Amino acid sequence: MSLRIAVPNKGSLSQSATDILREAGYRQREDSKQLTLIDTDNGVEFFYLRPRDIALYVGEGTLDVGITGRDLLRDSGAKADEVTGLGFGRSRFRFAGPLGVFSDLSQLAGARIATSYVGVVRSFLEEHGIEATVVRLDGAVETSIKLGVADVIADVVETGSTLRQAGLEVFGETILESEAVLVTRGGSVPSGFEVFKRRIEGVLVARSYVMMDYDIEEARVSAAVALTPGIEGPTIAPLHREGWVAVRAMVPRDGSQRLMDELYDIGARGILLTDIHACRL
Ligand SMILES: Nc1ncnc2c1ncn2[C@@H]1O[C@H](COP(=O)(O)OP(=O)(O)OP(=O)(O)O)[C@@H](O)[C@H]1O
Ligand SMILES: O=P(O)(O)OC[C@H]1O[C@H](OP(=O)(O)OP(=O)(O)O)[C@H](O)[C@@H]1O
Ligand SMILES: [Mg+2]
Repeated sequence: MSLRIAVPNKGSLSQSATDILREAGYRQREDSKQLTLIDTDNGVEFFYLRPRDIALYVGEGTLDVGITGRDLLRDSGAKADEVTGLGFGRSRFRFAGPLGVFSDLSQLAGARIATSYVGVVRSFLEEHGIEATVVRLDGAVETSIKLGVADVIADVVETGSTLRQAGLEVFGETILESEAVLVTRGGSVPSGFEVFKRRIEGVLVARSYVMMDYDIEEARVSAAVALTPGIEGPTIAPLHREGWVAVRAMVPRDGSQRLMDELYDIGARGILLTDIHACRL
């Protein structure tokens, strides 16, 4: 039987989710109205669903794996577990109010809080012993204060530009740091999942590492290798030029330019960076 995977059909996570699946070698829909897709070659079936509903399908065991937001997973209360963060759809879930009015969580007592994430907000209030009224809205919650249905909002913040436009500012601690996550049903590992997970993790590593090549005098190799230790250890091959070697190692993408400067300073030449398309470590 094929592995059944839930993928966001719309919204902020949808495009990045299908991108990561494509990069991992899976077929993806070409038409945004398509509801399901069977990838026979890879033994998987994709179901394009509302991201908010995905944790429920996986928690019930109807589907084996899902891609959703950590905030949506928490909010659902479904019996699905986060397996790994996927590094996209990053946001913070925050309280916000009119400029200069709120500065402290204690001011939430007795307030009306508008949100689309009632589950997340209620459990936060409970944990902090705060009594407040939660107003459930479907979206555009930033406007609810001006329209008089709430005093405060709790919502997803990415760049903060929606808040700024509404004349609001965040206050209090961050309720939740979110990103897209891979979820499965608590306690069970569906057959075929290990291969799927390895492929996705391969894409994540390929995105966060680059391949570095350079030439260096043999006498300086140990200093250079200390800077680029690689995963198992760098490949070192003789160069046709007497006393020189070629070094190849995976290095983290972040800081790779600085690393090139440092290598140059200790005598490395012909330093090249190349993208990695996929990998299995
Ligand atoms: N501006 C944003 N930046 C990053 N992630 C976001 C942003 N807005 C929503 N998300 C994330 O997307 C998920 C919500 O999915 P949803 O389909 O509601 O996305 P949406 O972009 O809000 O869609 P909709 O257009 O239906 O409101 C959550 O995990 C949330 O953290
Ligand atoms: O901090 P920013 O970069 O401005 O992004 C945050 C906004 O993005 C989402 O809204 P969305 O576009 O999904 O509309 P919605 O409120 O109707 O869900 C979210 O609900 C915030 O309103
Ligand atoms: Mg939204």
